[in-house]
Amino acid sequence: MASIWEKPAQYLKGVGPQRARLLARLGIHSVGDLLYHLPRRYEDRTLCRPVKAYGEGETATAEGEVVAVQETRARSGMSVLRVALRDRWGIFYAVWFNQPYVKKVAKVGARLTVTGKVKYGFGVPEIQVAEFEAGEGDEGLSTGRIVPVYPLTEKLSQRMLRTVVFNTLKAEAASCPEILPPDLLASHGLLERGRALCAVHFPESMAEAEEARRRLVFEELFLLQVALLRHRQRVLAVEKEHRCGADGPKVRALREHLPFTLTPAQERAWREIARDMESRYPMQRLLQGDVGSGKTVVAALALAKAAENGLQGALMAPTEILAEQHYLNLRELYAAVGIEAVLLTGSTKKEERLKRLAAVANGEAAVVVGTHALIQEEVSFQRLGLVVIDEQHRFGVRQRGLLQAKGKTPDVLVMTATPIPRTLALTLYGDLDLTVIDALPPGRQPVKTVWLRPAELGRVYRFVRAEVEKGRQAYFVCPLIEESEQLAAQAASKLARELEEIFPAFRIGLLHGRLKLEERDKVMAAFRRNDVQLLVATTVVEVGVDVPNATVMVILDADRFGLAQLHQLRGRVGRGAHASYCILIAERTTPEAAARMSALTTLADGFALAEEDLRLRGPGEFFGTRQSGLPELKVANILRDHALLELARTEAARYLERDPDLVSPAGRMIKAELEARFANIKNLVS
Ligand SMILES: Nc1ncnc2c1ncn2[C@@H]1O[C@H](COP(=O)(O)OP(=O)(O)OP(=O)(O)O)[C@@H](O)[C@H]1O
Repeated sequence: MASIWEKPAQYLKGVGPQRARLLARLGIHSVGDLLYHLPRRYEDRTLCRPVKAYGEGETATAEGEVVAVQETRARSGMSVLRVALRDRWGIFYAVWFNQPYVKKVAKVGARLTVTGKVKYGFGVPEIQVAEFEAGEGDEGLSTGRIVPVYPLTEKLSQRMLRTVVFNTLKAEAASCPEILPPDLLASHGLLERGRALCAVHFPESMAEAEEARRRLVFEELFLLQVALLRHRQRVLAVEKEHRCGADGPKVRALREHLPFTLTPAQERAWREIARDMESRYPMQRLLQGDVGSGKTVVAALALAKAAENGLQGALMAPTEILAEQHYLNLRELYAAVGIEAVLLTGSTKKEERLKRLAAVANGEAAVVVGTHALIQEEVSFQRLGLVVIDEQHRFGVRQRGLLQAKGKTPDVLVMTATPIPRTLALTLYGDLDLTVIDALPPGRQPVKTVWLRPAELGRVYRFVRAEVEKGRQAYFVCPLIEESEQLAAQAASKLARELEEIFPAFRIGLLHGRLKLEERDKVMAAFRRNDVQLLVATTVVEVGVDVPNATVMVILDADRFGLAQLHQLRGRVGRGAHASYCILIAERTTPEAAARMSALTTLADGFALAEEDLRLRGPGEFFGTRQSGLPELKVANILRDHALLELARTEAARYLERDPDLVSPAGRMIKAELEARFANIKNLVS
């Protein structure tokens, strides 16, 4: 029998091709999608009180017999239909505006059920009708009960959707097989699946709705954790071809060559990583640390360790600028210890690329730094032993897998500078071990953040001038123009010209994505040397750029950026011992943008900000769902359901101990459900 995820919604009773297209806009393609399209909220429309027991403005539902109908026209021309109804408590009115066709059903003697806000005219309560039902209607689905309210799309009404869901439940819910093991249901008091599906749409009580939802959330998170944990077990089941030995001369020389000693947090991270690299099984680790916490150095050590064990390492970064910066840093660090690094990005010229590809293929290049150019088919390694992925959330789980597949059983280290709340980390990276660098290098001062209006730019310029005169440097980041890097580049050039006039004595650099590689290198190098004092840039400087002498970050039209992005940009300053400043320039715009600005001015810690961002925008937006490789969760809300997520993870691990290959009858059910439901992360679930 086809599962609910395979049966198309189009052939359901009351759907058809046109409505199927509307449903598709809501992401509903199959019967399963429909049944798991949960109500956004509920309205309690049970009939148990007289209308006059409701206060002005409250929403009431009442049923009565029509005793009189009156149609009038307001001065504005609007038609007003006022219908007097009698129920067992007395008379009340129902009012419709501009819906004269209601007359056809609201005839004297007919029975109507109406829902809407209560108003008091001359002491007699009146319901301004939002929804009503006469006679047959939608079988009493929209009134007289706790009514589901769904996320909708244009041209699809609540009533329509309720009817379709109701009919589908009638036909399918009973035959919807249970997919969770019975002992799990029993030990956590979870509803059985068919019942949960019915109750989540048409609950008898709010408590029942909550119970039903809890079951479905648990189910979804449990399945996902089973997938992630199995992926992890599969990777760990195969022993590495080449494991690393204890730290040798290159790693030791590199450590001595560093201009600072590692912080205790970095030491801890490094010990965990080194231990993984020396173990028989491949490392699967997430290295998480706030901006500027010093992750890159730790990655550099790991790559050096691979190199001294005769293995190649690859470092993949999300942008060219970041890849270049990593490359330049590593080249400098490795020059002293004799490790060869090459750079591979989209803009590497053909001839040069071929040369570098050959060096990668024959093993001459010990460390390869690049963008997603690294996962192109033409790139092959001689002995890839370590994969480091920076800023993973820009890549999907799929891309991680592609790079991983270029080696036999490489160690994998994922670095993320965006602090991910633990709950989200579990969902996104449930297959990885977690290492957190939880302290900044010594001597850092929090970046002072202020929000100013464009009219106050004069003050900003005076401040920047004073800082530069003290020997410091500043960034000016141009407004975000998502659609076109060309427009962003133009805006940056224009701003650079304006600043040249305002600050004739300072040198001004310009950095954007449309500059040639050599040009960008020149500008960055000049900025690093303080030959350039003001760097005007697009968001290309968002991640990774590291110039500790820069102390001021001015972000124009800051309201256009997301919170995580603003925090990243701010992270470009405050990387040295000098006091640093982040100045957000924005008009008062939407309340939501204002909330972001205020969060940034009050919160310094990236983790707190990430939680706030998640709260303000929801997890999808936080990363941009499509880019993130985040499996789309239909039911669970990572923020609200974090306790269930932890429980689901524990139970998933416990279940897999019993049935690691999902071969028992219960396991086969789980496997089939996983494959049908999480097709977008196929490489994880199959
Ligand atoms: N232990 C340390 N003591 C002093 N300075 C350090 C230490 N570790 C790193 N740094 C310096 O701190 C700055 C930030 O380090 P790094 O670039 O490694 O951070 P990151 O975590 O990769 O940051 P981001 O995610 O913002 O790119 C660099 O200038 C680096 O040289």
